[in-house]
Amino acid sequence: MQQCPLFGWLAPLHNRAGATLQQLGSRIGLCTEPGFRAGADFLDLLVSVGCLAREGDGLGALYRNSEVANRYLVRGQPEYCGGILALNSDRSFPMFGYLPHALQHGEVPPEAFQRVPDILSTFGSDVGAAEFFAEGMTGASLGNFRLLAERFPFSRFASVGDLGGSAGCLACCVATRHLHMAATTYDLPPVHAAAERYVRSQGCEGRVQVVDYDFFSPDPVPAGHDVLTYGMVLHDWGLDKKILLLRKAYAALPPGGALIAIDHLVDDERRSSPIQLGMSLTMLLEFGRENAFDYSYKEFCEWARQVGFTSFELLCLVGTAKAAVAYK
Ligand SMILES: C[S@@+](CC[C@H](N)C(=O)[O-])C[C@H]1O[C@@H](n2cnc3c(N)ncnc32)[C@H](O)[C@@H]1O
Repeated sequence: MQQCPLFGWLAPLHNRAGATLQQLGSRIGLCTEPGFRAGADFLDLLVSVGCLAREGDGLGALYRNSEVANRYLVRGQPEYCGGILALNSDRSFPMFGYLPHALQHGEVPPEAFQRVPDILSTFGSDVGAAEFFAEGMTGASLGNFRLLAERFPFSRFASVGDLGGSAGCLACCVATRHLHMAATTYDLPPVHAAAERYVRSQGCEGRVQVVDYDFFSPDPVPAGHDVLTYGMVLHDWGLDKKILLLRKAYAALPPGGALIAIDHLVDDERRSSPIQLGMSLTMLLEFGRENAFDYSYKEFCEWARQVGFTSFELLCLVGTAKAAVAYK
């Protein structure tokens, strides 16, 4: 659960004119011994990708955050998305070492879960890990949920329930953009406190409710919403559970109600989806025995029709992310 302190330390609120390699080295623990060039290589790599700006050359050069870094990589900023990078670094990158085994044997080896804690225990029991995960998800999803709030016709609806809503990012985006909408974010108890904090930080207290709900429990999805959403949730599960989640949402919606699934949808022909299929393999590794996978819009429509939905729509979000909408 390491957060890189570099961008936070260089943030404008500290009023630093910039820092040399030597100063940054002692601050964030980079080796700066004479002749060891990797510290400078690392910082200049960050200059090359636009995360740092550098004034001058050589040992006297001053490094500052770029505008992009100040906006997205300083923890505590409203659009901070570094959480997903920390999550990838802690979980997805080490898990990818087990991909060859998973592809050869059809399962993730048990030792993988000694190295990286099983995601289901992260969701279900460990509050610290669940909150770290929630910060990562907010970083990954904020841009998508803002676009969803703009592009989906919420003006025709009254109430959204976001299932597996984590810190409440989707509910807050919709409630902020559409003042007439009631919004509830549902997730497991370990995320509850983080969600209450996030909702307060977005000024949405009183407008967004945080409710504990296990979507695999025998209890029906709470009624009263004419829009239900699964943000990056369906791809976490195998086919049977995907269909169960669709069925439960269908049962809870009124006629004319909408179910929205946000995921990185694979193209229907499966010929041009490197990011989405990489995501699918990540889900396989993260969810182990669940046999989780990403899917296409065509598959979504087939499954949704099977449980009773009658019409469908696709909205583009950020990059490869899409919102697949099914109407009851
Ligand atoms: C991949 S995250 C997506 C979070 C959020 N929707 C987003 O896109 O940023 C999956 C979420 O599902 C939640 N979850 C997992 N199992 C659940 C269950 N049985 N009932 C309710 N939520 C669950 C997790 O706690 C987690 O917040």
